[in-house]
Amino acid sequence: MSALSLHAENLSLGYNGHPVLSGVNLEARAGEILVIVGASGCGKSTLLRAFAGLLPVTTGALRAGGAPITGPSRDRALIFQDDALLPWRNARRNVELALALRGVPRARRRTEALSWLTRVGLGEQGDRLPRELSGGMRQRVQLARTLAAEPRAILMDEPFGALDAQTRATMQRLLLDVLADAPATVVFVTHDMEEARLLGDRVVRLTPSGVAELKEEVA
Ligand SMILES: Nc1ncnc2c1ncn2[C@@H]1O[C@H](COP(=O)(O)OP(=O)(O)OP(=O)(O)O)[C@@H](O)[C@H]1O
Repeated sequence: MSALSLHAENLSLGYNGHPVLSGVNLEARAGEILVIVGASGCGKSTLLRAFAGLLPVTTGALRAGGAPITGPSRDRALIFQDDALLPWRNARRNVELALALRGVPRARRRTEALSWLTRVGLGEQGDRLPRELSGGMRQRVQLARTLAAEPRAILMDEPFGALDAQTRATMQRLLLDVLADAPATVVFVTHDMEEARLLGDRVVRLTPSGVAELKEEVA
């Protein structure tokens, strides 16, 4: 599956009549890592949720691969700070679910899930339930599950925020390695300029009314 471009055109969004974004234009080109930085509360998570198809668009348009976004899709995965693992499934079976949805035959799922968990440093923790894992471990399971699903676009909302520096560096490297094999478009929100510089093909700063390119500034 090829990477999916993402487009926001003159997008305005808000909650209960309170505007958050107004008239935002933004494009993530197919296969690039677009990093979004911006002040707390400026609407970064809101924009990602909109790309994920979780917020109704009232003004403007959102497109994925040129087609209007009308709701969630397996093509567009969202990873946010609070993990969304199924609490009654252990780590391995959470990853297996993504493989099942991708159509991987049952006989191969267990081994493949364990190999993903090993890549995020949790090869020994496959039998643990989410509540038996630390916050950072749950984030890594979530990353494994998302990458295993091979989405065409990945929306990442400070996915490595709760990790220690070394684990964070390992996960950044893993993300780049996986994308080299299975290209996807990534929209990555972070407050960490070092992370932005490392991961971003482009870095933009979001404000309520638009985006400014930053790559030159941070290079
Ligand atoms: N579900 C919601 N209902 C009402 N208001 C919300 C909701 N979610 C976010 N907001 C408001 O929308 C604005 C943008 O929030 P958002 O989470 O998108 O910002 P952000 O840029 O991701 O911030 P941060 O960097 O702190 O995570 C904030 O003023 C926030 O209070």
